[in-house]
Amino acid sequence: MVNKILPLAVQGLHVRRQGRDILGPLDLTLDATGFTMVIGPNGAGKSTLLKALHGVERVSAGTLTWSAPDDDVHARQSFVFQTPVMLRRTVRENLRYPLSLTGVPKAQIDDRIHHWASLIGLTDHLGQSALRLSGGERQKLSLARALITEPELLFLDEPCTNLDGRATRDIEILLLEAYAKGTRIVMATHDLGQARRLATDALFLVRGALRETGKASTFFEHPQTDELQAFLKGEIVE
Ligand SMILES: Nc1ncnc2c1ncn2[C@@H]1O[C@H](COP(=O)(O)OP(=O)(O)OP(=O)(O)O)[C@@H](O)[C@H]1O
Repeated sequence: MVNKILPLAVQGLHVRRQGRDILGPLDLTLDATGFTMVIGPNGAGKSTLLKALHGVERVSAGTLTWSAPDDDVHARQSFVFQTPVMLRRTVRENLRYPLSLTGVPKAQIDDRIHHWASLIGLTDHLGQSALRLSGGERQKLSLARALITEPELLFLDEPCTNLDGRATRDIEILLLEAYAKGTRIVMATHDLGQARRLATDALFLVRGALRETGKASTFFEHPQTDELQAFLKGEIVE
């Protein structure tokens, strides 16, 4: 896949709520390729950063300069939330919905639905209400809905928080496959093991500030700041 909406240059991104600085001001660049993990303590601003980049968080200041026109930018990225939001319809209709929004040719729709249902092990559940799925199945469906349109960029906000080891592993496999096919991934996690397993590079946020960034090997093995060293050791950083 050739990514066209990236790189993204972020300058002076700042989110204030109720007189409090929640995020930034910060600068960063999202390169065209990579699997970026966003880590940091509770309330550091990880979700806010992802949502601001995705364009669903009101920002107080700053500019996001994408490499393509706005319409393409919105159509070419997806977001997976911590708690999956399902349509009150069948698994099939949940998979069909994003395809209907992005103008995928009708002839391809059924093939794509079956392909993704098979990848997430839900072929036998296509006619079943999505609301009857288990937590792990819902999150896999949520991920399939995000990937079925073949986005260039995928954001995920703690997608495995409520899942057991098996469902987490299934999700990680799907993510690594998407990454291998060229999808750019930016994901927040609380799970340092997961961050180490998946990251090509990482961002460390504390109190809304970007404290450290780098390639995974340096970031995890040779952290530069005292705060990241402490955080990686499992110490409490606030
Ligand atoms: N709409 C809002 N109004 C006021 N404060 C908010 C709002 N949204 C988020 N916050 C605060 O902003 C800070 C950053 O929140 P955010 O959810 O981005 O952090 P996080 O790093 O994702 O946290 P967690 O790891 O707990 O999910 C928190 O202190 C949160 O309480």
